[in-house]
Amino acid sequence: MATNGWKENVEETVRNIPREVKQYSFQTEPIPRLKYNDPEVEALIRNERPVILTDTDLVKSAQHWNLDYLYSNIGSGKHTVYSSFKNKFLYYDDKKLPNFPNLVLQTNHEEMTFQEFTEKVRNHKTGDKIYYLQQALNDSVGKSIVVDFVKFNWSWITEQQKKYKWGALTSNLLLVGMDGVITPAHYDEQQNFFAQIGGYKRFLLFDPSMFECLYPFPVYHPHDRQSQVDFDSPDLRRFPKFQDLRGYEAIVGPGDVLYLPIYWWHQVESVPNRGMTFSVNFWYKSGSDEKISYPLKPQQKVAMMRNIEKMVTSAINNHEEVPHLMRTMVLGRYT
Ligand SMILES: O=C(O)C(=O)C[C@H](CCCc1ccccc1)C(=O)O
Ligand SMILES: [Zn+2]
Repeated sequence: MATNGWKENVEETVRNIPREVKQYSFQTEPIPRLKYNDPEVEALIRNERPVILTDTDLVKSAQHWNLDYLYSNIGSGKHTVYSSFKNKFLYYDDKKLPNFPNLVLQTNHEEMTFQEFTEKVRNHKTGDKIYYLQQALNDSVGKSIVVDFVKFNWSWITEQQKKYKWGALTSNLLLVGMDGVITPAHYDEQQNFFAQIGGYKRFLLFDPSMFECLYPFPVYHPHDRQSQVDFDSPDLRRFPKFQDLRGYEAIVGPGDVLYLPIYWWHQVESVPNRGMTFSVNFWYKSGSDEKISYPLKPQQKVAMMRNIEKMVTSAINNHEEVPHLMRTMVLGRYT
């Protein structure tokens, strides 16, 4: 089990890990890693470009979080735990499942106490399901966790929220993953400061303009916002533009905070053989753009395409008719 203190040399480890992680078919460039008060940081965040910030102390009050500490202090409440026989945890929206009764899900989720989760992790043997706890932090947790949470560096992150005119903080997702869990490529519709508390995670990031190379599921699909492409064996007949994909990459370790801009695609891998990972993300609604400027940014085009898909789906009132209507509208006409 990798220790998750701030004591170990994170810089050294994140420099050496790249050799240990899976190589894919696409090229990546490094995500900049800067001290939180580096003069370059403001321009990167203002331009919605990803950056890893060190020394923010954002979640320093949680640096002692590990399985034992949470087992003893998080309380007896239930938490959402995803399980999978493989290492990929493709997220799905429960509310859209009724549209797809035959959809085969790679993962399913169940509610269990942290103690039950810990037992499953501790008794895990090769070939067993692996588990990934993903639970929004709320007031049902034990009071020492509340104390740690209250001691997060709220003055710094609230200063960022104001400086960049972001909307409200919507949630903090506590993520406790077993060795090697992978969250496949997807985008979120919120600004995100992703804080790493314990263990190491590899991030693959892709600019919103890579939408056409990543072929997301339709908006009405349970896997909305997730890429249809299997990065380990891409079907280039169905997804030819995947060959044009280019991305960014970085490893985050204990104490690191990744600014993950809204609409940026990302895949998250708990680095194999380095123990469990503990993270907390900070999701913010984006600010309401004062004025539209032209040409539109890729993010704005993604938002527009989502609105068109939603409007067509609700107007035609049957998601099975949407593909035909879309093809009729585009094929042979907008080519
Ligand atoms: O913080 C983020 O945005 C991440 O993607 C972190 C990711 C888990 C997120 C799970 C998830 C995926 C899609 C929709 C809602 C929740 C990880 O760290 O494995
Ligand atoms: Zn995400």
